[in-house]
Amino acid sequence: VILSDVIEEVRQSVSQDIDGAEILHSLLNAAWLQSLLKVYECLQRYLRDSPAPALDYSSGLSLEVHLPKQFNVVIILVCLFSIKALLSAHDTIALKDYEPVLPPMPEDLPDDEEATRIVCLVKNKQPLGATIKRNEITGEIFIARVIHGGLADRSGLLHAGDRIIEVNGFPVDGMEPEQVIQVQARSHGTIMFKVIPITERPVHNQTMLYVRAMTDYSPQQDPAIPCADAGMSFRRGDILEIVDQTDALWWQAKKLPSSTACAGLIPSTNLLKRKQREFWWSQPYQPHTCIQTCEWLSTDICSFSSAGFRRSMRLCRRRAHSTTQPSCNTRCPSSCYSALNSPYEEVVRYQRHSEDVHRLIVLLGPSGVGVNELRRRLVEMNPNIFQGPVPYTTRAPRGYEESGREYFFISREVFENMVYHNRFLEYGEHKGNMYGTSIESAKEVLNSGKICVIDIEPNALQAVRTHELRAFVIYVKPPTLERLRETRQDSYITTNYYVNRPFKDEDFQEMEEAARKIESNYWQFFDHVIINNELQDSCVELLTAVMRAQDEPQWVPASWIRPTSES
Ligand SMILES: Nc1ncnc2c1ncn2[C@@H]1O[C@H](COP(=O)(O)OP(=O)(O)OP(=O)(O)O)[C@@H](O)[C@H]1O
Repeated sequence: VILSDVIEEVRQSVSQDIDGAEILHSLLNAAWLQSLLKVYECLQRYLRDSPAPALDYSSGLSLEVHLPKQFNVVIILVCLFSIKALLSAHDTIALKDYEPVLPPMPEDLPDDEEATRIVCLVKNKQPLGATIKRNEITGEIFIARVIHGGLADRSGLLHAGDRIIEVNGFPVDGMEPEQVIQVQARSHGTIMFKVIPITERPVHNQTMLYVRAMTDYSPQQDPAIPCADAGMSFRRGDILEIVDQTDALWWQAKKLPSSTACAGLIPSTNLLKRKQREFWWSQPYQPHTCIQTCEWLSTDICSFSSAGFRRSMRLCRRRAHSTTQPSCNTRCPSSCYSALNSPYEEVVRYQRHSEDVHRLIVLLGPSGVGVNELRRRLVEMNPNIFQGPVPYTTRAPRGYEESGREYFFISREVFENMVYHNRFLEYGEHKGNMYGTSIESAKEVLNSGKICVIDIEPNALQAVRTHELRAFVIYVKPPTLERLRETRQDSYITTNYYVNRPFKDEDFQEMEEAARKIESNYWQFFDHVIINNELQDSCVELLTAVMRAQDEPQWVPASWIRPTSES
């Protein structure tokens, strides 16, 4: 606990996210800690040997000290005073003459009198960091929970389950919790509680847990939260540090990077799942008040995407254009549903070792935003480092095409067999021919030591977020309509009907609408967001993000590092 508190303090003082393991390592190696441990060991040795004083009154010895006359008087005096002080300290310890002397226990104390504790806290601008509840039968007031890192918690004197008898001298038995809070709020400077401490405090056998929120939550709009002010709101994609899971329904957490020492209440996984289910069955058509359910709860995202975020099929883009909506399917692992239905995804800090294969770089965004342009520029910048996977197709090769370079040309039967065995990350049909990107193609690029860069439809996200590909997902977001109009003046769009025609205002509006849909469904899966404003800036940002993904610690699903049977 002390070490994690130290890490937290350091994290706050440098106000950035830091790796706990690194800090812990340097902390344990610190010279001052080693010295402290040595002191501790010495003390332990003395405790074991339990040394006894040679004399009860050693100060008397100083009277017997006779120093030679030739000694300087000042030195003699200083020596004598120091020796006297030392001997007197020795005697105090030998006689166990410690301060303060406590008054004797009153003799007429009734046998059934419970031990009470007076707790005095100095109020500052922070809230107390504790919630109270009333026993409806006895009217007694108890501390319901102590918020991690809050004033009450840091005092170490108040605990969940303690019974409050008085606040600032006012007996509180029988009061409504709101009245107790008013009494407490009236006090200035210090606040005094008289409490009967809980006899058996639950043992907190807790491991630190980090999760990625898969949904939005707002305590102010949740009527079920015990105390809305103690609640913590979060958005999908936020990384949360769960600091207390003692309560089955309400956990305590901090949002990372954390700017406050005090945690907030959030619903536990089970409670949040229950809320989502209840809400979904009772009001399927209304926007939720406290939890913004993602649309993935209602739709089967592994299934066929009919909305089509892109007009051109990514796999056969630009070369041929269909007058029909291209279909797109993704591989659907059996773990897909369970992974998605959890409101929190456990994450760990992961840093790729230099000898490991690179992480797969995945780009996605609404049609026309510039995903393909950015990917193309990245590969062109350094083809020795970046490469796209070679797709498969059932169409016949053209004169200049070579199998394994532009495409792998295979029969429809072989293609269907690959689909059957879930070997595609993404596949689709276009003008009667099948196109697909296989997992093996991506792995082949990664195994060659290069960085594989692909662009996908959002519904293929689950297929790339796996232990073996460890995808780093970059969302390419359109800028404002105004900026789109300004920056795309000389750019061309390819639609189902036209190849390379100038952008129109409807294209920008459609792009914004598609972006809104992608964001409301998939925001929690994005590791990085690039607003594609000026192309040159976006390229630089992309390159930086890609290199950081490979070389710097990132939050990844814990199942990638500790694979479960499902992943
Ligand atoms: N930041 C930008 N500024 C100006 N033009 C851009 C920018 N980004 C992309 N473009 C241009 O916009 C057009 C569409 O880009 P691109 O083909 O990459 O879109 P896309 O996201 O791949 O969409 P689709 O999948 O529908 O083809 C291209 O002509 C591209 O050069």
